[in-house]
Amino acid sequence: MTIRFEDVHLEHAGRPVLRGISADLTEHRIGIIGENGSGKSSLARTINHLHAPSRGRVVVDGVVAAQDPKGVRRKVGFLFPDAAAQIVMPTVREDLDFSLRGLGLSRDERAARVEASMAEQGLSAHADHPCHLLSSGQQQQLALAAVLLREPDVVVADEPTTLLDLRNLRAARRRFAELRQQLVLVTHHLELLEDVDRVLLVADGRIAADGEPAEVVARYRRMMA
Ligand SMILES: Nc1ncnc2c1ncn2[C@@H]1O[C@H](COP(=O)(O)OP(=O)(O)OP(=O)(O)O)[C@@H](O)[C@H]1O
Repeated sequence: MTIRFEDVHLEHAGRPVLRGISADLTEHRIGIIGENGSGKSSLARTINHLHAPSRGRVVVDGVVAAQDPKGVRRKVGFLFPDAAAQIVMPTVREDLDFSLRGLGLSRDERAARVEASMAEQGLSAHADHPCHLLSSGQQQQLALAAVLLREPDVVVADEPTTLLDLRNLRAARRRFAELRQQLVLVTHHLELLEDVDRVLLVADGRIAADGEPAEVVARYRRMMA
């Protein structure tokens, strides 16, 4: 799977936020780092066209995001920083079922997939629990399960571990490391980058460094010193 940024520019409220990003992401796991406000989330959100570039384009596996946002969103699952904001139904089972709507599956087929997903993600014991009573770690697990149920080729995760304690951070790290999907991970948790193949450092809307995780992280540390 190739995620291609072709000279991507983006403005928020008339202010440039991305200033010409070009890169081909082909590795299994890619990290995106950079200081607050540098444009990481904005860049991640162009991948499934949550933000429309003002210039340039994003192409995912040959599909131009601006021309076929639905097609791109079938390929790309997106995890937001606050998992709770991504949960739309009252209970775990209902929320997972909801994520399968619109795919043309029968009720029985949906139920079977939801049961399998809950078993796989260790959520079965919480099937009928109100989602808002789940811990942040469980909500993050649920949000990921909902995304994976739609069988995307790519998972874009925007600071998915921000709210997690150390134990849940480790569990999330394991889940991300085991993903068969291509992963684009925006994070301030630098230890998560030990598991990735390539890191992009974003600074002021541009790619300031791109390459081996250890080298790019060292550059970032120097930049922030
Ligand atoms: N919807 C919006 N409207 C106006 N400005 C925005 C909007 N979203 C983001 N921005 C601005 O764009 C810039 C880049 O924001 P972005 O969220 O992409 O940065 P980030 O690198 O992900 O930051 P952080 O590490 O704090 O999450 C910031 O200056 C931010 O204030």
